[in-house]
Amino acid sequence: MKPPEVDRVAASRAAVAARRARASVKRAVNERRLSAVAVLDTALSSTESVEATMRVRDLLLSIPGLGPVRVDRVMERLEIAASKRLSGLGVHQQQRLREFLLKRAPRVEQPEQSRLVVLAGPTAVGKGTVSTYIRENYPEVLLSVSATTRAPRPGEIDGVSYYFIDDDEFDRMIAAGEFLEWAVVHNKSRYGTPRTPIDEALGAGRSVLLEIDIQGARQVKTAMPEAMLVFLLPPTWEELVRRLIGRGTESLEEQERRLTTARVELAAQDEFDHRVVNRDVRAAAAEVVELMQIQKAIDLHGKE
Ligand SMILES: Nc1nc2c(ncn2[C@@H]2O[C@H](COP(=O)(O)OP(=O)(O)O)[C@@H](O)[C@H]2O)c(=O)[nH]1
Ligand SMILES: Nc1ncnc2c1ncn2[C@@H]1O[C@H](COP(=O)(O)OP(=O)(O)O)[C@@H](O)[C@H]1O
Repeated sequence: MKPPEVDRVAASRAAVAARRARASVKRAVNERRLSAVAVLDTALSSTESVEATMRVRDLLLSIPGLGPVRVDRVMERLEIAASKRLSGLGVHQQQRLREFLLKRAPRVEQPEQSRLVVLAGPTAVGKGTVSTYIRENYPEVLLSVSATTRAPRPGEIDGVSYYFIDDDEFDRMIAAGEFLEWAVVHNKSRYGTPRTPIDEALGAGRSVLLEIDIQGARQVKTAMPEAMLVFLLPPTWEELVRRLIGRGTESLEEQERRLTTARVELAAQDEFDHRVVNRDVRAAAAEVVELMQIQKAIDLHGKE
């Protein structure tokens, strides 16, 4: 029998391969939708063109994944008659059709080239410890520094652990669109991921690790579907409670509040792409980095 780690790595590889296949299908659909927009533009700019005589229905049917039933429903929603040709569309119909084609098209990017990894999990599971280990031992990975309205704990350094800011500054950053995501965590303080350092690092081909809560992980997945979500698990519930109490940084009331959130968060683990059990910090960190490297190897292969 194979040891469980081998199975886990094989399962991770299979999951990455499946994601890559899905990304490739998505790209094909994306290309088809964008070329449908090009057909629409040609039809509208020249009534003499072949495109002008094309029916809207046929244009929509040319998009993979849109069968006759869905096309009819879409056309009803866009308020376009079944027999309508592209050249006969009114201004608002053109606008609605264009919006439909563009909005439904995933962004033009190569999902498998991104190396944005989100590490989430319940309080005190060891997210901070594992991320710090990665920052110190794998300098090629950028660990994003979040902004928060919570007060610093003893030993935390502004600009390294977090950017400790007040509510007014947090409001300003939201209004200026400076966060990739933000959330109120443990019903108390606000935490947010500054967008610019991440864009810059990804642009330069570096891997980026976000250590954020589950609400934030969901927001990142929506904004950047190519992000890989990793859920860090405690070996047992009792060990999680022991780590929280052992850390000794929260009052009893705060510990209770965090454990209540932790139960809800553990229930969300299936939404994640991978799960890593934090028995040993070094091994857990290596497993997260291994997941990035599997991703990286596939990226390189994909580029050939
Ligand atoms: N959404 C979001 N969550 C964050 C961010 N930064 C930290 N968090 C999460 O906020 C929670 C509270 O963090 P912290 O106050 O350091 O205490 P912890 O629960 O003991 O780790 C943790 O679940 C972090 O993962 C962020 O930028 N965005
Ligand atoms: N693998 C591990 N084994 C034992 N203790 C751990 C492990 N990982 C983290 N801890 C301890 O658990 C406590 C919570 O870890 P921390 O990184 O602060 O969690 P989180 O950031 O998830 O809230 C800390 O006291 C830390 O030293």
